[in-house]
Amino acid sequence: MVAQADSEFLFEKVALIGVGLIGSSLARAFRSRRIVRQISVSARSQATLDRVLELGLAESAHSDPVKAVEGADLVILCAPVGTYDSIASVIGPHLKPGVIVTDVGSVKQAVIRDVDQYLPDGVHFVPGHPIAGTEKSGPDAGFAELFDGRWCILTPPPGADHRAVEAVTELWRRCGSMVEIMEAGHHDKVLAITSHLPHLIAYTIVGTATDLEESERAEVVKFSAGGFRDFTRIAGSDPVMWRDVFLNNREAVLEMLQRFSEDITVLQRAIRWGEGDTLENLFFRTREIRQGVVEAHQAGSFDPREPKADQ
Ligand SMILES: NC(=O)C1=CN([C@@H]2O[C@H](COP(=O)(O)OP(=O)(O)OC[C@H]3O[C@@H](n4cnc5c(N)ncnc54)[C@H](O)[C@@H]3O)[C@@H](O)[C@H]2O)C=CC1
Ligand SMILES: O=C(O)C(=O)Cc1ccc(O)cc1
Repeated sequence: MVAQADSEFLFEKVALIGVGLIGSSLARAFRSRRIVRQISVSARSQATLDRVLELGLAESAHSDPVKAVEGADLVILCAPVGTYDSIASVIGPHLKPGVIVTDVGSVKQAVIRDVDQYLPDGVHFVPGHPIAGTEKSGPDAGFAELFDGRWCILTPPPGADHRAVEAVTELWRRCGSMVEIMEAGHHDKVLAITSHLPHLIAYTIVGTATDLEESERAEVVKFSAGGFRDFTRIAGSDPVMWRDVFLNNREAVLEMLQRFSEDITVLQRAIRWGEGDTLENLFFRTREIRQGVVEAHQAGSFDPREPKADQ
């Protein structure tokens, strides 16, 4: 499992199932920081497999995930969460006792439900979620520094093997991340408001703008001010990945959406009745939140999407 003190590698062979933005960023970090000795990957398309080898991201690339996990002491699921059930059902019978299985999925309760059922006794499942990403996808989009100074949340089920949890924690630390352990249901609620709902709002507002009459739509693109541009970045995120996030964190997202609808109705009324204080009070509060977010990120690492704290 974990390498001996005299070996520099944490794992001997890691299998990445799915090698897009996150999988390829992990492969790059593993290589440049000498975290694992050997990487095998599995992807569905031949084009991705060829590209991964061309980029030098793995020693071997297979369309069959069973081949990729052969001899691996760590398996990381890096595909959209809707695929985890079928991937786990295929690789499950081929995993040897002692192997650690982890993942990077943006939701955690559904992942545990879908994966755990196929893992044989003695295989250790340590679900994970790096809170780091971009709107881009595919193996060319990844970079080794993606996880630097970012949180990675682990949601080990009760009774999880503590040495496996430690090994996955160490893996993320070596990738540059700070690690927090959290209960899966709590993770899904927190991420529903901090990540999933913001993406839903971005998809909605860009969709609404797209549905405007032809003349107005042209102006939207031409005069895109900061606000709309920022939304289009988020709304450019991978459609399949995000479809799977919403379908697999249904309850928490619907609950946050309900709260959001109530709050936006309050603002709607304030605008209608000219209640400037209501608007101003909220905007002052949110500006403080923004300042805190920028400072927290700057304490971690440089993020090209974030301006300097005093901007
Ligand atoms: N994009 C982001 O910013 C973040 C994504 N995540 C999570 O990471 C996972 C991967 O996301 P990305 O790397 O962004 O997506 P991506 O779209 O860049 O890569 C996903 C890869 O999985 C492959 N794939 C799809 N179905 C597969 C299957 N059945 N078997 C093997 N490979 C398959 C795709 O061909 C693609 O290469 C998702 O579960 C997502 O929720 C987590 C944190 C951030
Ligand atoms: O690009 C952005 O702004 C993101 O929010 C990236 C991201 C997407 C999904 C996650 O589960 C975590 C991070």
